[in-house]
Amino acid sequence: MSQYYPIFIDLNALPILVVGGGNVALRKVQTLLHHGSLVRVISPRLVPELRELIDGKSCFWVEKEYSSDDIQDARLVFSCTEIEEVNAQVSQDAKAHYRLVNVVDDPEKCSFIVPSIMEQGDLKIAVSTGGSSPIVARQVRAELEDLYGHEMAEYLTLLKSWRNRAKSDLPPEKRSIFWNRATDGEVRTLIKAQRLTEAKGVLEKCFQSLSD
Ligand SMILES: C[C@@]1(CC(=O)O)c2cc3[nH]c(cc4nc(cc5[nH]c(cc(n2)[C@H]1CCC(=O)O)[C@@](C)(CC(=O)O)[C@@H]5CCC(=O)O)C(CC(=O)O)=C4CCC(=O)O)c(CCC(=O)O)c3CC(=O)O
Ligand SMILES: NC(=O)C1=CN([C@@H]2O[C@H](COP(=O)(O)OP(=O)(O)OC[C@H]3O[C@@H](n4cnc5c(N)ncnc54)[C@H](O)[C@@H]3O)[C@@H](O)[C@H]2O)C=CC1
Repeated sequence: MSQYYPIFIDLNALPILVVGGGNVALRKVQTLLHHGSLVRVISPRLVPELRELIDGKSCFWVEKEYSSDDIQDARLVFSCTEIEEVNAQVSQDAKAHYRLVNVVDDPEKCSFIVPSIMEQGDLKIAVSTGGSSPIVARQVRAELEDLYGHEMAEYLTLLKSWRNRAKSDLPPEKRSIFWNRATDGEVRTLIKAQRLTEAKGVLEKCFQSLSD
């Protein structure tokens, strides 16, 4: 059996609880805000960079120690304190309320773990080592960042701009010919060489030949 099932969740406006205000909490909050969630941070202290993220709109700070009734409406819970007993309590409370919980000091108490993420436009790759070595997850992410540069974002934007047109104007068998041509390497190579107009021309020409 493979332990962790990867999914991409839409966190837009989803209430999230983060317990703790150190550097590890900071890293989790930065990623959560980048993905549009509503974050409530409970901690007696915050590192300065985390304090700067508190805006009273999408990120709130409750200046106190955690207690069991703090779970409230949180859909995901992150326990990021340095105190094992507190993290264990948060995990137990979250699980009692059937909420998904991440505990930064103990994978055993997690119902999910956080991957290392690389993003280039619509391409998002999440890397996990299942907790074996977070540093290796970070290194693999850096290798992927070298492999997939900015052209990937432009390439995907171009392909996306064709999705509705291909779907509505081409029958399924021609659609598959179109997408195979669009992704056979030439368009991506042209975009990488900053020849966007020619790349667009390849798609237009292919579409026209299939529409005839
Ligand atoms: C299980 C997991 C739970 C979770 O947090 O979800 C977990 C657990 C632990 N991490 C520890 C340490 C470090 N973690 C990092 C970094 C990251 N850790 C992340 C995820 C995860 N860490 C989950 C598994 C991910 C996987 O491998 O699949 C990343 C990917 C994502 C993120 O946190 O955003 C992010 C890199 C982001 C990026 O740069 O891309 C660094 C390096 C650094 O700080 O740069 C160190 C120090 C070096 C070291 O110790 O290896 C310790 C020991 C603490 C101690 O010794 O006290 C534990 C607890 C334990 O293992 O028991
Ligand atoms: N999963 C990961 O990615 C990593 C996990 N770790 C683990 O994460 C833990 C936290 O690391 P740091 O953020 O560097 O520690 P830190 O000591 O800087 O921060 C801990 C925070 O928890 C808060 N806190 C303490 N008791 C609390 C309570 N009862 N209620 C609410 N908040 C409370 C503190 O005020 C502080 O803001 C470490 O002990 C380590 O085991 C460390 C590195 C990476």
